[in-house]
Amino acid sequence: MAETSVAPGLEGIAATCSSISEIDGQAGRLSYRGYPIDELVEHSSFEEVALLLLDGELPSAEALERFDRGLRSHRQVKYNVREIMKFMPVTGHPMDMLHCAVASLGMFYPQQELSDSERENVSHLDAMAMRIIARIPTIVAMWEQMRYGNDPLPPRADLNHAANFLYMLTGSEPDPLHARILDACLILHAEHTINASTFSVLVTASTLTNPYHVIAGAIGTLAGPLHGGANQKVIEMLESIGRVEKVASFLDERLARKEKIWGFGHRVYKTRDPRAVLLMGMMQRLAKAGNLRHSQLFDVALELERQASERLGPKGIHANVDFYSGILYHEMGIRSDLFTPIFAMARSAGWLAHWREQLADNRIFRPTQVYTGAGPRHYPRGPSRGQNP
Ligand SMILES: CC(=O)SCCNC(=O)CCNC(=O)[C@H](O)C(C)(C)COP(=O)(O)OP(=O)(O)OC[C@H]1O[C@@H](n2cnc3c(N)ncnc32)[C@H](O)[C@@H]1OP(=O)(O)O
Ligand SMILES: O=C([O-])CC(=O)C(=O)O
Repeated sequence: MAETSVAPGLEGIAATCSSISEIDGQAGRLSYRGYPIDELVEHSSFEEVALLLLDGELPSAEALERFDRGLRSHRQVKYNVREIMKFMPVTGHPMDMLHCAVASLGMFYPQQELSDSERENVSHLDAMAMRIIARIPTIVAMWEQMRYGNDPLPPRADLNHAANFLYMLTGSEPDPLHARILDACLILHAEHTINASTFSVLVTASTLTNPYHVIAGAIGTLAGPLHGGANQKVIEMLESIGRVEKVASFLDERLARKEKIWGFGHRVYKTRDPRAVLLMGMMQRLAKAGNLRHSQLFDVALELERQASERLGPKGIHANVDFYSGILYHEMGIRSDLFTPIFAMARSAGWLAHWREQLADNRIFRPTQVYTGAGPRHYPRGPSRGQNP
């Protein structure tokens, strides 16, 4: 019998072909549909990038206007979803809430399976994707209001995706600079080839189940601290360090215990994650404008990155996207347990692009295993076993 080998964590194994994004992990480069992310951050918007990811090309002005209008008109969630959320414990993590709420959407738009004709109907798939991208921010912001005993705020159709989210979250029209920074963060988090949550999208999608299951599964996968959940861990770590002078001893102790530094390391990047560079630049711009409320925390982050890179850099371990994103959200007054839900808001665009790509050339995922259990044996019989009641 041919021997089957196992690649732990599937490192280096290509699970699919994709034309959505590309990473050069040695050079620290990332592009969506061929466009470098720094250019997209500078010149585009989350709405345009979402459509680029879904359709493959930058949209015409009319197509973007149509998509944007569609997103704005799909922001409201059904009253019954809110009723379901009322029964969720306010102490629960917002990622758990989001997982349940997104899965529940499937009950209001029944679509247990996708028929052949539906899979070929691009506008049908577009409508489902738009509904999900539009509603995730509403659900997150609703939860923030509801868990503190407030009535959720209705979305504002005159604000773009990022600004409307900040408005629903806080109840006041956001500082335009904050809205622009959030828009840039959403672009940077929108897609990243076959990471763990996107792989879960492929697996779930390949069964032809509905997209709400697909996205709920991805949300659950993103929540883990080795993946999207690391952004919350980073801010908790920085707060626990507290002062620049304590960085060295923190690193000594943590590395001696062989514990990981949150927001460091990546399976693909062996240099600084290009998104970390851009996010750090945004913090520096805020600092230069004299707009930083938490400059001490930013100083701790800069010093931690400097010292950790000195020690871990030779092993190819550098800051990743989760290292600076949380400090930016913190600066905007956003609570730390919402950082990963914001990641999910952005990544929903990439997930749905992969969902559509998978459906266009689908085969169910069904890998194999190397069995390491017991050999054939018989069920023992005796006075205390093997007696069917
Ligand atoms: C959006 C995202 O998902 S980005 C990643 C967010 N996650 C984090 O920031 C959590 C911290 N980082 C990590 O846990 C890892 O670097 C991961 C999960 C991102 C990548 O994991 P893998 O590619 O499987 O690398 P793995 O965990 O095997 O690490 C390889 C080596 O680097 C070390 N290493 C990896 N990351 C770190 C880190 N953050 N701090 C210290 N050491 C690290 C490991 O201890 C291991 O060392 P060893 O060879 O001496 O045993
Ligand atoms: O690519 C990965 O392994 C993790 C991820 O999603 C990201 O970095 O955005």
